[in-house]
Amino acid sequence: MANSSVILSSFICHKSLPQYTLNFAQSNSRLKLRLTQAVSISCDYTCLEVKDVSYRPPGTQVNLLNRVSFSLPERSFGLIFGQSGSGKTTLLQLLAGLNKPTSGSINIQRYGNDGKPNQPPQLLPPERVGIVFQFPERYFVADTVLDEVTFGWPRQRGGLQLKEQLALKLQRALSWVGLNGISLDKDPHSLSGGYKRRLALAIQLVQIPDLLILDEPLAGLDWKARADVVRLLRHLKKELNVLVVSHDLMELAALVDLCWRMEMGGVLRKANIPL
Ligand SMILES: Nc1ncnc2c1ncn2[C@@H]1O[C@H](COP(=O)(O)OP(=O)(O)OP(=O)(O)O)[C@@H](O)[C@H]1O
Repeated sequence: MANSSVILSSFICHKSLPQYTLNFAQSNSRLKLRLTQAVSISCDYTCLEVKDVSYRPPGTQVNLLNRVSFSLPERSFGLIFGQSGSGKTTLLQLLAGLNKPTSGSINIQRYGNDGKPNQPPQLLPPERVGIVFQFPERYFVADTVLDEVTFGWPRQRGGLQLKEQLALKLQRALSWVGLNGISLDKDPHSLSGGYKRRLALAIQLVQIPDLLILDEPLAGLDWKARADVVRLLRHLKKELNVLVVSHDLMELAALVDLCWRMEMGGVLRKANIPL
C-alpha cells in the first residue's frame, strides 16, 4: 500500500516514480478532531464579516462594488448570484486578497458561547482563503496529478519535516475530495470533468482554508459531473466555510444556508433563491 512516505519521496524526486495509488484510512483524523472539539471544548464559532466594502480599480472613477456587507458563519454555504457584469467576480477577488478594497473591511470575527464577539476582529489573510476559479482545469500545468497538486510547493527550502507535513496534508485533501483511489501518475487532463474539479478542490484543501470560494463550480460540466460536484460540496460544507458564485441555482439550492443577489453597480442584497 502506498503511504505518506511514498508521496513524500515522490515529492522530493517525483519524476522517477512508478504507478501507485493512495489508500488512507487515517486521513479523516482532522475531521474527527474537529467534531470532538466542537462537542467537548466550546461552542465558539467564527464568522466571515464583510463590512461596507467598496472597490474602484486604480486609475478609474467608477465603483465596481458599492458598500457591500454580509456575514457568513463557519460551516455554512453562501451563494451569490446576479447578472453578468454586476461585480460578483470582483468581490471574490477582494475576498481572496487579489485586490484591496478601496474602503471597508474583510474580517474573521470569533464569537463566544453567548453569541458576543470574544476578541477583536482579525483581517482575513489571503493565505487562509482557497479559491477555485471558473474552469480550473484550463489552468492545469503538470503532466501528473501529483505534480499538479504539488506545483508551487517549496522545492529547495524547508526540511524533511516540512515536506512530511505537506505530504500528510495532501493525503487528507485527496481523501476529502474522494481522489484517494486514483493514480498520482495519471495525466490530470485525462480525468473526467467531475474528477478535474475534484482535483482543483484538493489543491485548495491542502492547507485547510478559513474560506473556500468557488466561482461557477458547475459551469461546463455534463449532468453526471454536475451531480458529482454537488455531492462533494454537500460533504465539504459540513467542515468548511464555502462561498459560491453561480447561476446554477436549482442544483445548488438544497445546499444553500445564506443567499445574496448582486445587483448591477456592485450592490449586494440578501435574497431568496428565485426558483
Ligand atoms: N479593472 C477593471 N477596470 C474597469 N472595469 C472593470 C475592471 N474589472 C472588471 N471591470 C468591470 O466591472 C464589472 C463587473 O465585472 P465582474 O467580472 O466582477 O462581473 P461578474 O458579475 O462576475 O460577471 P460574470 O457573471 O459575467 O462573471 C464589469 O462591467 C467589468 O467590465
